[in-house]
Order: sequence, then C-alpha cells, then structure tokens
Amino acid sequence: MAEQKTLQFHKPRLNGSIKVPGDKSISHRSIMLGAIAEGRTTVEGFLEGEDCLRTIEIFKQLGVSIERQGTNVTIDSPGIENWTTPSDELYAGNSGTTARLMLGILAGSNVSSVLTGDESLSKRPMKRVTIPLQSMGAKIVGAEDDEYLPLTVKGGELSGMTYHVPVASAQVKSAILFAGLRATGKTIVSEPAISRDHTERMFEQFGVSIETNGNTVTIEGGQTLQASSVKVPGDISSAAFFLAAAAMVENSCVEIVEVGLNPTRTGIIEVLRQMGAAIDVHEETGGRGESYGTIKVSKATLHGIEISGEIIPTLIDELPIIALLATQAEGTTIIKDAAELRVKETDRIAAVTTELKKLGASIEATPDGMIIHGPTPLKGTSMNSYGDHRLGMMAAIASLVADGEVIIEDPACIAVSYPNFFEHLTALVNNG
Ligand SMILES: O=C(O)C1=C[C@@H](OP(=O)(O)O)[C@@H](O)[C@H](O)C1
Ligand SMILES: C=C(OP(=O)(O)O)C(=O)O
Repeated sequence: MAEQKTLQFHKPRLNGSIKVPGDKSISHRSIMLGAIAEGRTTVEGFLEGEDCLRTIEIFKQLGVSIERQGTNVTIDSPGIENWTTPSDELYAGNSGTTARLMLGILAGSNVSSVLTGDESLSKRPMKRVTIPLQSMGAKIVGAEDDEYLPLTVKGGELSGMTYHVPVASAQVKSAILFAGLRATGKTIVSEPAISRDHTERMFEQFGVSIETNGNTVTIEGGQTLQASSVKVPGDISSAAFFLAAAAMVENSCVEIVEVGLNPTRTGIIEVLRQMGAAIDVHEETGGRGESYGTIKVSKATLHGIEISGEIIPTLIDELPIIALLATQAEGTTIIKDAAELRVKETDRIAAVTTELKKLGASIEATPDGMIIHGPTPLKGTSMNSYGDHRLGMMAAIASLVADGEVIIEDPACIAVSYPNFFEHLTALVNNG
C-alpha cells in the first residue's frame, strides 16, 4: 500500500520568509539548451525535483557529461551533432515537459531512441506534438497512431513550417521551436493565447535570435547555441501553495523571495489581487531575461471571481490550489477555458472536484473548469493525491483550514516539483 501522511493543525498561523526551489520549466530547459550547445554551461538554482532529474539522466544517456552538486549543475556537451545513440530507452518518468520537449529535440538530432514514461505519462496525449513534428519531416512512431509513449524517434533532417497550435501550450510550442532550430528555413508558431515563454528567452540567452510578435514566434533554422550560464529563479507554481495558504489562514503573512515573476507565469498574483488578498510584489530585475523578486501575502477577506480566457495559460498549474482558495472566498468562483486540466498528471478537474467535496466543499465540475461556492467550513478526511504532486500539495494546504485530521495518500509524489515542501510548511507554521 502507498505511503500516507497525516496532518492536523489547531488554529495554525503561517509566518515567515522562504525561498522556494528552482523553477521546474526553466530547470528543464537549462539542461536541454546546455546539452544542445557545445562546451560548458553552468546552472545555479536548479530544481532537484524528480521531473528535472529525469531530464538530466536522459542527456547523460546521450553522451553529455552532467555533474550536479545540489542545485549547481555543470554541463559539458559535445554539442547536438555529436550525441551518441543510447543503448537503453530514455525514461521521462512523470514529466510531460521532458517527454514533449525531448520529442522536438530528438527529432532534429543524429540519434535514434525510444522515449518512455511512467503509467500516468503513458496515458497523456502526444499527438499534439507528433503531428506538427511529423509535418516538419520528423520520424516518430508509437502506439495508437503515435498518440502515446513509448515513442521511437529517428533523428534526421527537418524543414521549417508555419503552424498554429490549437490550444495554448508551452510544451507544444517549445517542441516545435527546438525542431525549428535544426530545420532548414523558417519555422513560425502561433497560439491562441501566450503560453510561458521560457524557451524563447533562453534561446536568446544562448545566442539564438527569435522574433516574437504578439502570439507568434519565428525562428530561423540552422542557428547554433552558444554555451552559457543560467540562474534559475524560484518556481512561482510552487510558491502559489504558500501564497494561497497565507491568503486564507487567519493571522498569516508569508513572504517568498527570489521567485520568478515572468509575466507569462504570474496569473496567480492577478487572481489573488482580484479575490481581495493583501499582496505586495517587488520586482528586482526586468528585461528579456527571467525577472524575479519578492511576493508577500497576508490574510484578508476573499471573494469569488471568474477566471477564464487568456489568463488561463499563465496559471494553469495553479488551478488546483486556486480551487481550494475559492472554497474559503465569499460568493462564487467560476473557472472556465481550462479543459487542459483534464490531460495533466491526472484529470485535475475530476480529481480536484472529488477531493474537495470530501472535505465538505461546494464544488462542481464542468467540461472545461469548475464552479465553487464559498465560503464553506472544511472537515478532516482522507485525500487521494492520485500520484499528482499538485493534488498532494493542495491536500496538505487544505489541512490548514480543515477542522480535523487530513490524511494524504501517496504524498511522495510531491518530490516531482517541491522536494522540501513539508519542511517549508512546518517552518512557516512553527513561525506563526
Ligand atoms: O512548458 C512547460 O514547462 C510547461 C507547460 C505547461 O504544460 P502545457 O504546455 O501542456 O500547457 C505546464 O502545465 C507544465 O507544468 C510545464
Ligand atoms: C503539468 C505539470 O507538469 P508536466 O506537464 O511537465 O508533467 C505540472 O507540473 O503541473
């Protein structure tokens, strides 16, 4: 039987300042770009989460030398032209970002490989990536019409193309941009709303020019990456759990330092503001690189809002914790245009609705979101994480507002993105 964790707090208060682990999206990309470039790339603030460790292991199998000491990583790569064909399958574990971005990278390399994943990842759709890549000439084959892992990729020549991604997705956009880097001619990708732009920013940092015009990104193929050094800010998607906790737990005030403030990721700040949270943001750098700064949130009276449209991609991974927050807000919160939640590590619309109902919340699922009526008192219960880190953390934060014991089933999955989550939770509560 999977492990369990029991949490119970009596009138907790959260107080203090923490630095959350490195951004998951940026950590993956730092290894990927460092491995494509010839020479030495260094990374500071790397996320030691399971997902990003899978990305490192994959590149080691391709003949890239990667040394990691905690959050510092040194990559010495022979460059994408000189990778070696791996003798074993490349295992992406639970990580959709690893799988989808690797498909775009491997398609334009010189190696042949088989990409696999865990049970959850093997059920997640891959055609959103294989279809555009195949139209660039990529040789990718797999089960059920190339929809699911394992997928076999035979690297080779690619041609640039123009493609409109039907749903805003940084994973799809990035896979196409990686393929576009190696293709002949121009590759133009557009999407219905702007998704996180870490790939574009990091390409520029590695000396590749990319043109962004509204929701459209253009890359000229055949450019070479120059090895670089990357500083990874804290992950705002991890910070979101404690920002939400501070906003709804009586007498709380939490500060998160050195956290990423890339505007394609800060939808959570906007939502907290609109719901009435007392929030203060201080930006320390700006410009084309990754900006970061400090966010401070204190408890306030919250009210329900509608969350839909272009803001959705900027807070997609935060919607489980936002749903919990909405149970403590006055009035109705409506989340729309978020059908993507159904194809994450688990169906997050079904899972969040089921688990929050067990706590006593008034919540209903819709095809593309959730409707939550608040505020409702929550009671202790046993909560399933479904092996999904965001659901596991949502359950842990729920224990702060629930009356009684919250038992989290399979809390170990939290290590995918936030290995020291429980240490931070304990420290903030003990400071209270
Ligand atoms: O590109 C990335 O690093 C990510 C993009 C998002 O997925 P989609 O591109 O599928 O929306 C997000 O949910 C995921 O956690 C990380
Ligand atoms: C959806 C997520 O990640 P991925 O798609 O990389 O598995 C996430 O971290 O919430």
